[in-house]
Amino acid sequence: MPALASARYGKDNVRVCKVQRDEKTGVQTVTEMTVCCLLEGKIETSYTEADNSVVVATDSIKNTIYIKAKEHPVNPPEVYASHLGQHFLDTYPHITAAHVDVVVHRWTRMAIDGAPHPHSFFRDGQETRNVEATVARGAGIDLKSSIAGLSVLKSTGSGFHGFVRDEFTTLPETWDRILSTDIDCSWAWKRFPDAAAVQQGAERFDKAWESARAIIMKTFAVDESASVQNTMYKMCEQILEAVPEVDTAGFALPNKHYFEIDLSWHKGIKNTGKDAEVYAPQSGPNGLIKCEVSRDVATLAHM
Ligand SMILES: O=c1[nH]c(=O)c2[nH]c(=O)[nH]c2[nH]1
Repeated sequence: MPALASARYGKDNVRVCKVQRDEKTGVQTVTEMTVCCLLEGKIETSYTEADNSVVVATDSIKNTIYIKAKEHPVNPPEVYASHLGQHFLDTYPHITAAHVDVVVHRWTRMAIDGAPHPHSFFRDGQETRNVEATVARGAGIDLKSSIAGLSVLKSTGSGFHGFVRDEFTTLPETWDRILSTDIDCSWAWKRFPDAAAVQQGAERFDKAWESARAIIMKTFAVDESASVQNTMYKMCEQILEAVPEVDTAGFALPNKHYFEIDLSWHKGIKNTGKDAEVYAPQSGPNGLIKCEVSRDVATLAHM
């Protein structure tokens, strides 16, 4: 006899743009987000018995995303996501959890003739600032903040040697290679009791994002990288140190390979090892290296 083992539903890919206008200075601020909001609760009968009386329509969920963006600040996204999720628990007794994912896209203020422009912006990369909020009845609010899509590359200061060599190995050891990845770094906050607690001291979220971003950039640049694994671990250690209210920090990093090209077939040109200048960027396959670092050791979870 089949039984519903798990169920959640809602609206995905809700695009929202909020313009905040400072009437005194004339300076405007733009926040563009993509929101996903999924609900859980006593909704089984909508699946098993065609009972729509338990369904808050996904269209209404979309409307609520807009209304809450109007009623509350959307910055930092952690606060907006918490208010939005909390709303569904406060309003519908049969809803037991709301899962809100917010992706904030970059609109960076233009500098015109050396001065910040009051209402013009440009997209300076695919990097996003994200939050995943889980608001659960009786369990408070769990927040995971992240940076994604920040593409970085260093042209030296990275090697990879000493790895397993056996009959499956063709990769040569290297003491100098290009290292490139798209940063996906997340940090999970200690649980908050409710949306008011998230709101109180909300500056913590921008500070953590700024610290994490600075640590990632600096460590990527200055570390004499032995491997993606070791460099990401060093970043996690520093993020945990910089942000005491965070329980875990983690990464999922593609290793975007840049292969050396042997051009010796053409007039004996030297283009490998210390003579390498022209490389072939690979679109795939790529390595994918993940980790999560917590404050006190526990068991290594298999991800
Ligand atoms: O930093 C790296 N870690 C690996 O696990 C790995 N494997 C590989 O082929 N190249 C690399 N580089």
